[in-house]
Amino acid sequence: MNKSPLLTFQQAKELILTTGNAFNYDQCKTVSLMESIDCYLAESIYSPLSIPSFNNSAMDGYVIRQQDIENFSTLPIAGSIFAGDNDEITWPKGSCLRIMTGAYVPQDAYAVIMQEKVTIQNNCITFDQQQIKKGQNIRYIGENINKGDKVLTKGERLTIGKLATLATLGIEQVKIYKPIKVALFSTGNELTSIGEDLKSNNHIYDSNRFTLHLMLKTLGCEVIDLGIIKDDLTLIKQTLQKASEEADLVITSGGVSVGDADYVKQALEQLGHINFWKIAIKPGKPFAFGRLGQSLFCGLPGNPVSSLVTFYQLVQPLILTMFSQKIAPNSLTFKVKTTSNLTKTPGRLDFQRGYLYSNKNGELVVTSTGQQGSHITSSFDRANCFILLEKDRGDVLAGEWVIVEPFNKLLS
Ligand SMILES: Nc1nc2c(c(=O)[nH]1)N[C@H]1C(S)=C(S)[C@@H](COP(=O)(O)OP(=O)(O)OC[C@H]3O[C@@H](n4cnc5c(N)ncnc54)[C@H](O)[C@@H]3O)O[C@H]1N2
Ligand code: MOO
Repeated sequence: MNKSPLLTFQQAKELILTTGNAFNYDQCKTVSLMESIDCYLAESIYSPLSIPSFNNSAMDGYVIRQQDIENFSTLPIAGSIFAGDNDEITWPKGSCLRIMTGAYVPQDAYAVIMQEKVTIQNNCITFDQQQIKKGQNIRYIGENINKGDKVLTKGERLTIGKLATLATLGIEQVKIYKPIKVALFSTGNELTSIGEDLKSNNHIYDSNRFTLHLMLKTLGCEVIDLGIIKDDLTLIKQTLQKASEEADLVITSGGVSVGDADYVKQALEQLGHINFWKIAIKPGKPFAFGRLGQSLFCGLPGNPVSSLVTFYQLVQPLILTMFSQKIAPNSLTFKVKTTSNLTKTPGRLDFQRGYLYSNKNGELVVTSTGQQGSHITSSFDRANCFILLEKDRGDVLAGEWVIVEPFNKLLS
């Protein structure tokens, strides 16, 4: 019997992050900003401009000088400045200027008074001197971003918010990573591809390959789908060999446990190198991580929930670090009370599926999505978070505190 020790989840994740960080993926291309949504930046971006690039007005109103408001509470309007105006306007002492939102603010301006705060009579404004503060309603140069500031870091995924900043800077093209190539196949004599008739009463649909393919695409990978491979050591080795020649990362589903037809670990041992094989987590105890030539390798367990959870918790951070993203070792979690009893056997860290919501008192609470077996895929249907139950913990009663990790956009 194999007695290899189980790694803790943190140990496994740290090893994965270190390996991903060291991968040095360098396949890049330059694309327009419009095409770059959801891609990973292949270079850090430093601002070519200060934003705002000139002092400008935040309001439609009147721009005034300090000495004028110390002496008068009524000022004549000497002219107007519109957004986009370039010419330095003549601004006599003892007057104000009408100014529009976004228009440049003259050098010696003290503040802009919004138009709702003044009364106008005979082309003069009257205002309350006490209410005016230095710099009020003026947006100063560099208040948002200074020229030369690092605005985005290599590896960041380009979201609409980040692209909005780049557009503000007038940047039209960015260098991004080309998709990482991931070869994917399922192992199992019992599997039929979705869309085909089940080959026998004892066959099941290869749902894992579909789910894994979809998650890989969502993470921005190019998927080389190698289909279903029978439980045969030679066939599995041949396919692994081919996969590692074509891909940066090879992912398999099934056949990583200790059954007589579980050949994936054996094949990896013969062709490459195993970093670790078993983790003290539930679901997902058998999870093989290693190398196949120049490619990295993840052997996911066949049970559908185990495959999905290990992809989310371990393969996802691996891929992000391969794209140079900086990943914190700890996920975003917080503590809430559970409204349901949770069954838990000490020995492994559980990633149960839960539904996080605000109760009628406005407190965040979590409830279980029901049965938590590794084959109960419906436990994901209503879930919006993982409930993390510590390794040595036993059963949990309703009302106790538990740690939750809300799903990121891969699962929500
Ligand atoms: N004696 C032991 N048996 C098992 C152990 C153990 O420690 N000792 N671990 C169990 C755990 S935990 C898991 S998880 C599974 C993982 O096993 P494998 O990775 O070898 O997966 P298979 O045996 O191939 O399949 C498990 C299960 O999942 C179904 N399956 C497989 N592939 C797919 C697919 N592509 N789509 C949908 N469903 C799939 C398969 O039919 C099995 O029912 O091992 C336990 N056993
Ligand atoms: O690790 Mo298995 O995934 O417990 O079913």
